[in-house]
Amino acid sequence: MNTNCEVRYAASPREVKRMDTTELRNEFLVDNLMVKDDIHWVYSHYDRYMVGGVVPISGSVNLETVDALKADYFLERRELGIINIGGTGTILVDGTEYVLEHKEALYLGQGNKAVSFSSVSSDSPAQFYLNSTPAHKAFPNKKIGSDDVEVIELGSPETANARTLRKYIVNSVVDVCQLQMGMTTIKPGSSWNTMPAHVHDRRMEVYFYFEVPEDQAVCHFMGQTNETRHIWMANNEAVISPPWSIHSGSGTSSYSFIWGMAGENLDYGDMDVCNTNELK
Ligand SMILES: O=C(O)C(=O)C[C@H](O)C(=O)CO
Ligand SMILES: [Zn+2]
Repeated sequence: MNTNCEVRYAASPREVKRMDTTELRNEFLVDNLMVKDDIHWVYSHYDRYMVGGVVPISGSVNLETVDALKADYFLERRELGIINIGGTGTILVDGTEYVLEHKEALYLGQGNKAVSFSSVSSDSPAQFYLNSTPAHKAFPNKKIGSDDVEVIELGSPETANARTLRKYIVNSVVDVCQLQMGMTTIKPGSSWNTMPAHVHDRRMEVYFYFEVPEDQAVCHFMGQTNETRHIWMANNEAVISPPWSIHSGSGTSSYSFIWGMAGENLDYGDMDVCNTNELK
């Protein structure tokens, strides 16, 4: 069993403007997240956000600290959000077991020491998507089931952006220091997420695209409104969105994604909406 962590530094709009496709992908695309029995982390210097994943198959996988944290244990100064996109899984947290069904979530506050991930069946393993941010206060752990989630419907078929947004880890559902996480599913026939696009210079964001059929893809848009770039994304890939960037996408089929963010405030609605006809 292996834990590894790749550190990515923050880039400014000036640098990103000059990047070619490979540089852009190396900087922002995060793949290899859902790997059997391994935890692969990317530590972004945008708000020190960590994005990871684990698929426990051979046995349980422990949440281990990584050198980038210089901490005795992973959650010494951090909080963690977990969303299961696979089969039923269990998470053992300092002796308390939480069972997460498909599309259920768990918030773990600062200070939990021993955390391990397991699947109930290796034939249908859990796939835990992980986001973590620095925390300065220990809030209680909380499981977020489908009844706890706040659901909103957005967009319309006429503008090809009809979608259902589910807020899992937001401050009206669970007490958090700065982490926010949720899930958005595009309705059949629609393709656009987060359109009209927005920017929130006070928070960075990470998108994790899943439920993308094997032969399909999502084109993720990023950049300043007058200088956009795109990154083609496959199933189970994530993309880091700098605070100065739009984050929107259009798929060749319907798809879902998990959004996670952190930064200056906990106000989900704090976003500056861009005029679609002004995007360049
Ligand atoms: O489809 C959407 O719109 C979203 O899911 C938007 C994200 O939640 C977001 O960008 C929050 O800032
Ligand atoms: Zn956003």
